[in-house]
Amino acid sequence: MAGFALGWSDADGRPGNGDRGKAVRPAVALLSAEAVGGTAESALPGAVAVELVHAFSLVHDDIIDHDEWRRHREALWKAYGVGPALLAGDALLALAVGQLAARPEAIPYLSAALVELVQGQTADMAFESRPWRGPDEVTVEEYTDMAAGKTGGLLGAAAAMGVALGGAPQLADRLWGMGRDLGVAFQIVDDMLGIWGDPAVTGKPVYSDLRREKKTLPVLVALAAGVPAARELSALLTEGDMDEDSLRHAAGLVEEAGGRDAARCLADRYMSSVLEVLDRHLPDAEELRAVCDSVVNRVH
Ligand SMILES: CC(C)=CCC/C(C)=C/CC/C(C)=C/COP(=O)(O)OP(=O)(O)O
Repeated sequence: MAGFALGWSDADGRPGNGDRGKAVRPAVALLSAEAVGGTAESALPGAVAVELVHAFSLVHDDIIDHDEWRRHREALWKAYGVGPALLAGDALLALAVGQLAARPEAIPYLSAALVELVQGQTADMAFESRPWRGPDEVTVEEYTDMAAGKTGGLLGAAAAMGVALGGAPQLADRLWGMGRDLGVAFQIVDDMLGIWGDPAVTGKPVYSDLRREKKTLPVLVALAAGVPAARELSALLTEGDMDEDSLRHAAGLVEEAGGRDAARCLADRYMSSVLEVLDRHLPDAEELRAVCDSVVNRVH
């Protein structure tokens, strides 16, 4: 699949997330199949299924989080109402399952990914009502478990289905683990883009995670840093109800307390595990490697 390009620009070729998404998950599925000597076509049902489930999860997530913008456009619920958006999400899920009718051996991967997705999302939502600091604060380990489910489940399924449909089901477990690690790195970078990304490029507003008390990794590690900026950040967050200026100030404090660098470091550590698995099991998978690499080096 030489020259395969992710959807990194919109229909007019402008750089950015465009209105189509980056198609990382299907790319992982198709390239995983090719990496084991199969054809991209063999993994197509799996690739389409994971992207449809991803789309379903974004539609429902925007409803849950009241996020009004997605991919430079109004979120579906904002444009059409909550009821129609819920149902559209359900339809996307049904279409995903239908994709696997011709390859029923892939259904268990999709089903397991959905359970992980829902468990991760449930944990993420529960974290919002936990305090920023204190005995009940969210730990880095809890965060990485949540991210491995919420974001890693589908990436794991994409990679596992890719190798299984490509003819090497014996590698599926290894690749599933690789995908989960990739998901943690992906989610950490997502958290960083939510604070320091350019909304004109990401297609989403900045600071919405901070405003909603989402326990994102840069903030968690900044708060635990034990430096003056961390204490000031803790006081600001605990006070709550921040306006735009306080949110900008909080973002500066996260960076000053080392949250940005530490988040980057942890994302790189997870990427090293990803690359280790690829080196060991799929040493010639250069395009797959490049796609995985783009996950941590992206700006949208
Ligand atoms: C059950 C339920 C509602 C789960 C929600 C799970 C959820 C929304 C996880 C977030 C994953 C994530 C980083 C999305 C952005 O993907 P991306 O950057 O690949 O987006 P793109 O397709 O727009 O490029």
